[in-house]
Amino acid sequence: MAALLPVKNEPLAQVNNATVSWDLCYLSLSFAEMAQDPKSQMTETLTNHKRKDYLHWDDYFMATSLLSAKRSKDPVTQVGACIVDSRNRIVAIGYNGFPRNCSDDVFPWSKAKKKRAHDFDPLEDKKLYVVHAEANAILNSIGMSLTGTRLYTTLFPCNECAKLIIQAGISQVLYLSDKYADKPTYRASKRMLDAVGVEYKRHIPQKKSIIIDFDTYTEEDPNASLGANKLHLS
Ligand SMILES: Nc1ccn([C@H]2C[C@H](O)[C@@H](COP(=O)(O)O)O2)c(=O)n1
Repeated sequence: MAALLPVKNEPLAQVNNATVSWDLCYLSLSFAEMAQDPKSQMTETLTNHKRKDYLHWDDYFMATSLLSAKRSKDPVTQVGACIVDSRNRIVAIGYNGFPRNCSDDVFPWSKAKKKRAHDFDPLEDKKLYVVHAEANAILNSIGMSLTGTRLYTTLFPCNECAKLIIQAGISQVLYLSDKYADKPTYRASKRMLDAVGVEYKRHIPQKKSIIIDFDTYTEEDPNASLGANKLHLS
């Protein structure tokens, strides 16, 4: 059984008739596959050749971003980002959330109500507090140079993140969804990226779905029922 996390009905992106959504059914990475589950290599012939359905780099990094987005507590939009160097090494990952030690249970996850509403409070708006996924990824890179790197993000970067992307020297942005494209902040973002020549393109997934199924992995393991604290050490 796959580990299903909260499902958001609205698709994240509609690409080549393939729906990329928050539903883990669509982002299902098989850990068994990654561990080269013997069941998936039924014959000698199969095991003698490299696997054909391995993840291609761009799908791998975008799936990593989607997995990271699953960490987000934002009830409306969960975003994940992943920064990769020219040797295809992941150098940083991030998702949208409040700054360290600003409690997820205290700060607001909603947007402030309309100004004319009697209970309007401008301070009760998540946008004042959330660190965007892209910004968190850049900050998580622990000071290493990001010059010439690629940033994979599940949602097109806003203007504030575009500034950081440019200043960090990131040269390419790959994204899945551009659902806020018409908003001034996103138009300003493109204006800046265009002005300085940071390339951006929508990622078209090669795989429709990737399954994460913890059970498949543990079912193969006769010691799975043993807790971590009961490991046999020799
Ligand atoms: N490129 C982006 C755009 C947005 N975010 C974050 C900021 C919020 O937590 C959420 C958007 O919420 P909504 O306006 O859809 O209710 O996504 C980000 O991290 N990166």
